[in-house]
Amino acid sequence: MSKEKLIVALDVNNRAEAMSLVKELAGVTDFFKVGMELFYSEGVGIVREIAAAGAKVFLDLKLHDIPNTVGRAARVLVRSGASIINVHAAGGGAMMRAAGDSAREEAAKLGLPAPAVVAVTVLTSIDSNAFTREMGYTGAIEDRVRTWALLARESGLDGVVCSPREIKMVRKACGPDFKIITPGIRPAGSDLNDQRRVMTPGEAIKAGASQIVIGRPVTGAPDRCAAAAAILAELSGA
Ligand SMILES: O=c1ccn([C@@H]2O[C@H](COP(=O)(O)O)[C@@H](O)[C@H]2O)c(=O)[nH]1
Repeated sequence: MSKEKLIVALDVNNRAEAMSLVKELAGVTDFFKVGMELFYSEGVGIVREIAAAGAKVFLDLKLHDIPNTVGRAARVLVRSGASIINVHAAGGGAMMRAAGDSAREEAAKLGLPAPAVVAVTVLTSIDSNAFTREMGYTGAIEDRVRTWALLARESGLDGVVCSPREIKMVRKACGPDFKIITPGIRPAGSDLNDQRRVMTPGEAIKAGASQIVIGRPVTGAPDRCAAAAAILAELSGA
């Protein structure tokens, strides 16, 4: 099982902690997620530093704005060296197309590898109660995820971020080459924290996830290397 199936979320607010995690986990995994907390604190330098250390970065900034703004931001993010960037599917087809087209154009212009551009569908922290009563959506979460996944594919994006519960459905709707990246992963018996639509690492890979994202169950473990290694072992057995 490829080490790249596991992406560890570096949800910390400073360079020293982030790089210490990257070094500590180097033998186990070499794919890390930089989210808003670390990026807003350290800027693009941290993405470049992780890449320079030989690891890959999923830059999880969830862009969501008008197409022109998102397209221009995507161009800038190409220069960070991130392997994956993302937008919110709720921004619509034109916005997703602007992100994907701009990232590819900019990468070609600069002679850099183009990052995969994926769309976040319904956040894994949302349950059906919040989805309908608080957010006002009608219908099931699964239907919304399917609609947005198909729109992302039509808009030229490489894949989606969704909960593991929707993996099988998205795989069937969008085909074998579409990237399905799933947070909301919890090893059996671990704390859900604020996650609501979850599965275990093995279940998610068995269902057809391209990659899984895990933060606190690894970064909050007493032995972080052992926690990550146990997850990879579970993936190999799935
Ligand atoms: O729907 C989503 C989209 C992104 N995330 C991010 O993934 C990690 C999960 O961390 P855990 O500690 O394993 O819960 C976190 O960085 C989120 O920002 C998500 O959870 N759900």
